Formats: sequence, C-alpha cells, structure tokens
Amino acid sequence: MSQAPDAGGPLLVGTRGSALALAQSGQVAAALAATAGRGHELVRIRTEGDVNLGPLASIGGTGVFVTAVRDALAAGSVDVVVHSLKDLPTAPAPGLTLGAVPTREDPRDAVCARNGWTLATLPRGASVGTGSPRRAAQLLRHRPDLQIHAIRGNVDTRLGHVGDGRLDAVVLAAAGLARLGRSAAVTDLLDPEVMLPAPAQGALAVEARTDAVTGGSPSWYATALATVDCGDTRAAAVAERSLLAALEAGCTAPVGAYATVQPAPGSDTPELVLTGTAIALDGSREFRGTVRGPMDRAAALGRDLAARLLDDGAAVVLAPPPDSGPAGRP
Ligand SMILES: NCc1[nH]cc(CCC(=O)O)c1CC(=O)O
Repeated sequence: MSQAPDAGGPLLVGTRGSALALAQSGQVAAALAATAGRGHELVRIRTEGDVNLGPLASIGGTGVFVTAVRDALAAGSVDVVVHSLKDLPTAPAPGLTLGAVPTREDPRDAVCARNGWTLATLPRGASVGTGSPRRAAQLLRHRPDLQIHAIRGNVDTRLGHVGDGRLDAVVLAAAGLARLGRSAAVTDLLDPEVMLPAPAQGALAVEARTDAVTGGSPSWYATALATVDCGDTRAAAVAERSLLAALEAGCTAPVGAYATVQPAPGSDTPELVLTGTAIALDGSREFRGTVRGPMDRAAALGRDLAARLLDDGAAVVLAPPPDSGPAGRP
C-alpha cells in the first residue's frame, strides 16, 4: 500500500453518504479523474455521525463524521477521500495528508427565512434554528431578541423546519446550499463582518495517503491532486484552522475566522488578511482581531491572532460549560 494507486482502474473516492457529501465528492472526483484521464467511482462510507443523531457534543464532536472515512483511506480501500474542510479535526492524521484544497465556494452563512425576511427584518422574537454555537452567538450579538432553537440533521431536514412553519428561519452555509442546488431558499447572505464563518467553511479537503503522494516517482496521482489544488484557498484555510487549533477550541466553541488574499498595501505582492472572533454563547462579549502577513506564514498568522485574542482575555468565552461533553463542532 505504499505507492500511488495503479494506473488503469477507476479512481476510488471515499465519501460520506449524505446528499451534500455525495454532491461535493462527485464534483471533486470528476475533476480529479479527468486530469488523470480515467474513470471514477464514489464509495459511500457510513459514519457514527450519520447513524447517531444525538447532540454532536455528546457523541464525540465532529470527528464522528471523519473517522470511518479516514480508516477506509488508510486501509487502502479507496484512493482519496473528500470532506468538508471545516469538519476535519485540526489535529493531523498519521499517514494521511491534505492532498488538495480545491477553490473555495461562497464562505458565507445564509439566512433562509419565511416571508423573505433578512437578519435585519426578522420580526422581534423570531425563532431561528441552528445547532452551531458560533452562529447562535453571532446572531444574538446583532439580534439579542431572537429565540435560538438547537437543530441538527441534513440540509433538507433543516430547511424543512422553515418550510412547515415550525421556525421562522434557519442559518446554513451558503456553500452547502449551492452544492445541493438549494440556493433559492436563501433570503439573506451574511457578510463576514456580521457573521464570521467557521474556519474553512465553503472549502473542501481531498485527503490522500502520504506515502502515495510522496513515495516513488512523481505519480499521476500526485499530479492530479496538484491540478485541483488552489493555493489561495489552501493558505486561507490553513490560517483559519491554525487560529482554531491555537485557541484549543473544538468546533462546538463559538469561534469564527475568515481569511482572504489581497495585495499588500502599496505593493502588488499578495498577502493574507485573517479576521477571527471568539464570542460568548449569548453574544454578550466578543474578542475579535485582524492580522495580515505573507502567504507562506499562513499557519503562523493563525497562531499570532490566537495569541492576541487570548492576551485580550478570550479564554473566558472559550471555556466549555461545566457539564458539556467532549469538544466537537457543527
Ligand atoms: N456542519 C455540517 C456542514 N459541513 C459542511 C457544510 C456546508 C458546506 C461547507 O461549509 O463547506 C455543512 C452544513 C452547514 O454548515 O450548513
């Protein structure tokens, strides 16, 4: 199992079986297979997170969506796996590597409301569904009157809460809605100034076995991965995820981050601009900052911003409540 997969057979792409996972894996698999001049096959892998619909925090955090998929890759039953990068734990997986980060979709969060309401026009006390502490905290920061309802489930289930009138609105990632062809449900795209996305929201991760990318002669496999990789997206995602890791915050922590690549002031050289926030669950306190620096310092920028936020006292909003389960994240 120590080289690139054989040339010849179809590229085997491992994925979760949800509609969103299949849609995004299918798109990446087609691009990878096309550059490699071969066919592809999606291999669905059932994970604990798909089977057990309890609150994520109590079933082991986001890792629950990832473990079984990674196991299939490590065992060699598939050639690559595709994840939503925001669902990938920040800790590296032994023997696996981030083979490619394709160009990011819209990173913003989207309000999907009845009556075309926006965040600003939702009636006083409106009911809004989200299972994400990050979204809840930022919603309450702008609209302390809103009633937040914890919901989970796939994108269609969540939209269904609005469709049948149980809730006035739900907040979902614009990228997921777009990949499922459900963008028509969006009534307000939230500017990152208003709601900072989850680190790496809207980006995909193509994971590969490290030895298959680096081992032996430069393979068709490494070439295909390099072809679908987007350097700007990768750098932004690395900066955002490094902030999250350095805050030692799991994804149930209310942490938002967004990095863009922009020309450095007074020059043409591109640089990364990273904004991050750590916010109290009720929106009452926020620690927010922005750093900028060279693209090749992406990980260091995330750590720098984390150090600054912690210096400002962000630990008070990151401490998990006493009776919560292990850190995880939606
Ligand atoms: N938490 C689940 C999840 N993981 C990735 C996406 C959407 C796509 C993305 O962010 O890349 C979603 C749904 C959502 O947050 O609305």
